[in-house]
Amino acid sequence: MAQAEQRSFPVSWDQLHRDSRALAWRLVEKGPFKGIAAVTRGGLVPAAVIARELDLRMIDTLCIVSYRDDNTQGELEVLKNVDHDSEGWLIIDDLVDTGKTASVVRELMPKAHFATVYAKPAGRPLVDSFVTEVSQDTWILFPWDAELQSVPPIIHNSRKG
Ligand SMILES: O=P(O)(O)OC[C@H]1O[C@H](OP(=O)(O)OP(=O)(O)O)[C@H](O)[C@@H]1O
Ligand SMILES: O=c1[nH]c(=O)c2nc[nH]c2[nH]1
Ligand SMILES: [Mg+2]
Repeated sequence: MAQAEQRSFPVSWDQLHRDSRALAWRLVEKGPFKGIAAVTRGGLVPAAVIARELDLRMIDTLCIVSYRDDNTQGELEVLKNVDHDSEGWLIIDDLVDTGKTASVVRELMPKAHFATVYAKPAGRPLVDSFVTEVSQDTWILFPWDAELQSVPPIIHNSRKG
C-alpha cells in the first residue's frame, strides 16, 4: 500500500528515543548479547540507543534494500551480510511491516534474537521482541523522513467538508 493511502503515525525523535529505550528494557532479560547487527538504514538509530543502554560496543550491519523512493517494495537485495556466527547476537531494525525484510534477516542470522521497535500484524510473528504494534494500514513516519511545517487551523479544514 502506498504511503498516501494509509493512516500516518508520526514518530518524533523524543518518542523514538523513549520507544528504543523501552525495547532495551525488554532485551535486558534476553541477553547477554555478543553484539548488535543493525539492519540499515532504519535500524541504525534504534541500534545506537540500545547499544548505549545494554553497554554493547560490537556493532555490525546487515545492509538490505527493499523499499524504493515511492515507498513501494521491490525485490530485496542484500548488499552486506555479517561474517560471523549469529549465536548470541541481537538484530535491531526500526520496524517490521510485511515481514519480507525480517524473513531475509532471519535466514542470514538464524540463531540471533531479532527485535524491532514497531511491528505491524503481518510481520509481527517474525520478530522475537518489539514495543509498539500499529495497524497494517498505518505508515510510520520516522523523524529522519520528516520536517516541521505549518498547517492550517482545524476550523479551516472542517469548513471545506
Ligand atoms: O517488513 P517489510 O515490509 O520488509 O518492511 C520493513 C523494512 O522496510 C524499511 O526498510 P527499507 O527497506 O525501506 O530501507 P531503509 O531502512 O534503508 O529505509 C524498514 O526499515 C524495515 O527494514
Ligand atoms: O518509514 C517507513 N514506515 C513504514 O511504515 C514502513 N513500512 C515499510 N517500510 C516503512 N518505512
Ligand atoms: Mg530498513
